[in-house]
Amino acid sequence: MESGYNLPLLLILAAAAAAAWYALDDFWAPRLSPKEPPLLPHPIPYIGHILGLLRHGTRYYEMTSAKCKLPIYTLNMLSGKVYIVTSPDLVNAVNRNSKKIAFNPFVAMLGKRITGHDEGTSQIVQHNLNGEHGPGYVIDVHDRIVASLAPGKDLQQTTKAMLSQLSAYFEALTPNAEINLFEWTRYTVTMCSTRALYGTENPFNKNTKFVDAFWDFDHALNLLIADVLPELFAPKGYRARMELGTAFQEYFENYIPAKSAAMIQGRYSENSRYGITLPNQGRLEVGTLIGVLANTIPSIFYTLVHIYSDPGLVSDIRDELETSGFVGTPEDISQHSGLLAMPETCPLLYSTWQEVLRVHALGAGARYILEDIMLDDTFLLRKGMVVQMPMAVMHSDVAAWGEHVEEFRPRRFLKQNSTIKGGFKPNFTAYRPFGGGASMCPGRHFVTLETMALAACMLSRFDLIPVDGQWNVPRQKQESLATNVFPPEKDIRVKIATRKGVGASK
Ligand code: HEM
Repeated sequence: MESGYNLPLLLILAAAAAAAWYALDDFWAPRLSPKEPPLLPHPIPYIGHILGLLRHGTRYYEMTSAKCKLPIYTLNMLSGKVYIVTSPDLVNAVNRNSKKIAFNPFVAMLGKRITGHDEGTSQIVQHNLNGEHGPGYVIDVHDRIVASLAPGKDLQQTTKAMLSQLSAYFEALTPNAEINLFEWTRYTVTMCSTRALYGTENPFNKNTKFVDAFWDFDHALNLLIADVLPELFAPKGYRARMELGTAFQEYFENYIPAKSAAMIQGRYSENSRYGITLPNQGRLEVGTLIGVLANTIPSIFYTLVHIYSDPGLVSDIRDELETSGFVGTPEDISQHSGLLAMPETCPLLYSTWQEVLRVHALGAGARYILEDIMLDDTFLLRKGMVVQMPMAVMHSDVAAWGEHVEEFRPRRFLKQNSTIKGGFKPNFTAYRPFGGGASMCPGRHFVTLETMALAACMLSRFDLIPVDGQWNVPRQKQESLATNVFPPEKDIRVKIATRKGVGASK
């Protein structure tokens, strides 16, 4: 029997719909003033772009942005306009205007849909959201998180706690055993990060079923954000969110601050000071876990894959780790007096990590415009509209990264590379894995250290051999609006082998 779809007809209908949408733009969206960024000048990609936007479709951004070569353009949606910024210079201008083009409204708008907290909590979150009348809940919590994860004593302690937890998982890796690398990373890092932050009384440690529950919740995020009968359209994610929220409520009912990391102590103290009830503290925590885990785990996975798939890189990074003393068990590495300086003392591993994020961080930073503003004295952006800054476009900009932009080049970020003849200086304005400006990811130092240290432990002791016989870097599958580093489409099965040579006995 023939397939039920008539592909050519579907394509014609889609093209007609795109053209009609484009033609009717002025009809249902507010007219553009001559000073506003131009409309995306391609009717056909328009539908794809909108679908892409809804699905965080980075490929659509890349395709259309490369084609129209506009530094900024307007997309008319039924609900208003979205200004897509693709030029690094204009992104800087957005960052400079963080009071008028703000991140916090998204915390408020999406936060309630993501965590399902109640109306009372929502009012606390909304109050003084942008610092109009002094500090407010979101600003105070943000400041506490930033302070607790900035390079210093608290960050060192949290990283050490994470590494101590890793030891048992490394001990369990026996020679010749086979593991699914992404599954292993997901489970290990979820367990170790949550123990490091929340202590051993946390829900994941009490019942490992919550590991799957968290990822069920994460997979359902787009439907939860859409908020149309989520219990019907995303039952698994909805149930997982509820169970996790209740489990974290119980955690906070018996909370002993000294057993948790500074970040959680800060959050709990601000939540309590602002009168957020324990059931709602439990729900908010489920949202915090997205920050802690969702981008971290795919990033660590891709770091291991890129390193182990390049024998020359494995050897050079091992030399670097030997020289700087970052070898041995997770416990050994956690005791290294220069732990916080690892990015400086292990420049090749750090450069590899930066390149992993350049290639694999494909999300789009979003901002809300609080009042009309002339961006860079050139483009009028209207109050109430949204700005999006797609990482995928900036991270693949030839002008910023050079002609080999499509290649994974682990040495791209090494300082000496930009000083040698023919070297290309990385353009950090076009580097956005952690966002930028006032809302730049406060977890960036922690995730950098945990990734580098985990990779160092693995390289110290083990070779990873793909069971298929060769390494293939898997494509990423698009995830939720809240994720920037999407997980792999498929896992890689690897065999664990004890490393030959220096450090193998550790
Ligand atoms: C590779 C891993 C990570 C990536 C790629 C990442 C990326 C981001 C991005 C793009 C933002 C939005 C910033 C903006 O638009 O300006 C953000 C915000 C945030 N991230 Fe991360 N992040 C990662 C890991 C972490 C970790 C490990 C934590 C916590 C331990 C964390 C905590 C947060 C928090 C709390 C915010 C909200 C900041 C605010 O309220 O202003 N992130 N992250």
